[in-house]
Amino acid sequence: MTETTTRPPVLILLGPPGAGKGTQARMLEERFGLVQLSTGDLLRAAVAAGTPAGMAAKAVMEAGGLVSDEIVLAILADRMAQPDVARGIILDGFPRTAGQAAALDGLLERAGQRVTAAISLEVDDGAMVERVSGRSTCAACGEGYHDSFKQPARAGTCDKCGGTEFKRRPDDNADTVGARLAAYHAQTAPLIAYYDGCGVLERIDAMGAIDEIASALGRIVGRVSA
Ligand SMILES: Nc1ncnc2c1ncn2[C@@H]1O[C@H](COP(=O)(O)OP(=O)(O)O)[C@@H](O)[C@H]1O
Repeated sequence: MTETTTRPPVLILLGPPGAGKGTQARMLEERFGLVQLSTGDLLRAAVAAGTPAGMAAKAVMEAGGLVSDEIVLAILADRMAQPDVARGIILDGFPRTAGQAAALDGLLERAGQRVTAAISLEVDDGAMVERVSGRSTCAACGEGYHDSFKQPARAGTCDKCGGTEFKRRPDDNADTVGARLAAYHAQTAPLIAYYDGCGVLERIDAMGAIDEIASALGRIVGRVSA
């Protein structure tokens, strides 16, 4: 008899700022019961809580640079030590450097796991500047981005909680987006070739409608976690 052990999937979403990683990760979380781990969210929480890591990260984030691997890895390792990650994870915004990718491989290997799939959300840089400069989150529930980039003049309500006030991330402005895109191309885009070499890369066109991208992603996740 062959013993089959199903391992919880470890999925990575790769893509520049504004590619929709957060939106799609939240949708996958709901649909597949996975846990979204966003280093951006973890860092923003550390900044808001005023922890030493948050205080060190704040200025770098506001300038659109990358926070040091040391800080990011410490924050991520803490989060990965929590029991809910046993359901399987979607990493959103991590890894972003070759050092982080190597550290993740080591962390997973010690837990008897490996990356199940790294999914590259492929988009145009020009559209990203527009999207990111126009997006905002609900001030009441803080949930996600309410696609305000699709309707920038909308004074509407939050589709999750009905809130009517929206706030913008301090790093979502045209000046900083350029720096974030440059950091992405210099340090993160090379990971696409790295995961291709590992045999786990999947690419999807992420310029279309949110639901179409979610369906394409859902098909990949269903296949790789079967
Ligand atoms: N893995 C990471 N390594 C280094 N810095 C990170 C990492 N994740 C997030 N950050 C910091 O947080 C900022 C916001 O990241 P994130 O929320 O993923 O947004 P986006 O993908 O839209 O840029 C980044 O510009 C960077 O300063």
